Amino acid sequence: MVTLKDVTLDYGPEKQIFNSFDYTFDKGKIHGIIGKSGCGKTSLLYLTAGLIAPQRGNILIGGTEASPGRRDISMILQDFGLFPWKSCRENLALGLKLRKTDRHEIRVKIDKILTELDLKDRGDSYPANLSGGERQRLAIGRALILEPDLLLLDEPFSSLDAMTRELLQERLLTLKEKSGRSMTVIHVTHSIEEAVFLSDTIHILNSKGEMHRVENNPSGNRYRTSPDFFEHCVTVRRELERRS
Ligand SMILES: Nc1ncnc2c1ncn2[C@@H]1O[C@H](COP(=O)(O)OP(=O)(O)OP(=O)(O)O)[C@@H](O)[C@H]1O
Repeated sequence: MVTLKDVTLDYGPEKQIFNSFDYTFDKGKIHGIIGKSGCGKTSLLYLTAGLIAPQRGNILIGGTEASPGRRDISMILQDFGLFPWKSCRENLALGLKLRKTDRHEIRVKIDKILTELDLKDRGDSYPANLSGGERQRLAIGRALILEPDLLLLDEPFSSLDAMTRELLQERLLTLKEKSGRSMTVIHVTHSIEEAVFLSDTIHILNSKGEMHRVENNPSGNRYRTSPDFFEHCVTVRRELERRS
């Protein structure tokens, strides 16, 4: 569970993002955050990752304070944060090496995640030689290989074409299911369809730092073409217009 308690964040007197903000993200669920550009979605992710500190208040993850080097959190930034001078395998190994994981175990985990992400024959390639979709999959792999309790994604698929985007959304759902663990995912997106397809709960943030929750009922890969899906998209669009 991620809990924000009495959080105040501003970037100077003219730019208040949150004022005594209280909020909870339930454990084990996929949460989608949407809202107008500049309302503070990325700031909320950064607060949760401990990358920025609020002027007041606390952010608790599983009961303990958010801080930058936490092992139970992985975050994928908008630019993916891959190391261009390292191969796919080396990019995947990095976090595990820092955790002093046994070499054999590292190899096994890398082989598994490369297979799961359809990157089996790209292990020795460098990020510059990958397509946008492959790079994004590698970034997801690098985050998931660490088996985080909390995965934070900032517009993970925004730069991809529609089909690749949909494939990766489906892949993310499959990996979340396969992980068999109660991983919590919080993702920021500008796409209502993406939020509805992926999220158990959609959170609409407005420019006054208020959040409104819309419960959703995603039902896997077939959901996208069901009447329910379109209905939910319309509901969320209306709420977004009303709440922004
Ligand atoms: N370090 C900073 N210093 C000053 N202002 C900042 C800083 N970081 C963000 N802001 C401002 O705070 C507001 C919220 O930024 P944030 O990136 O959290 O919004 P967002 O909802 O993620 O936007 P977008 O949807 O466009 O990515 C914006 O107006 C932004 O310009």
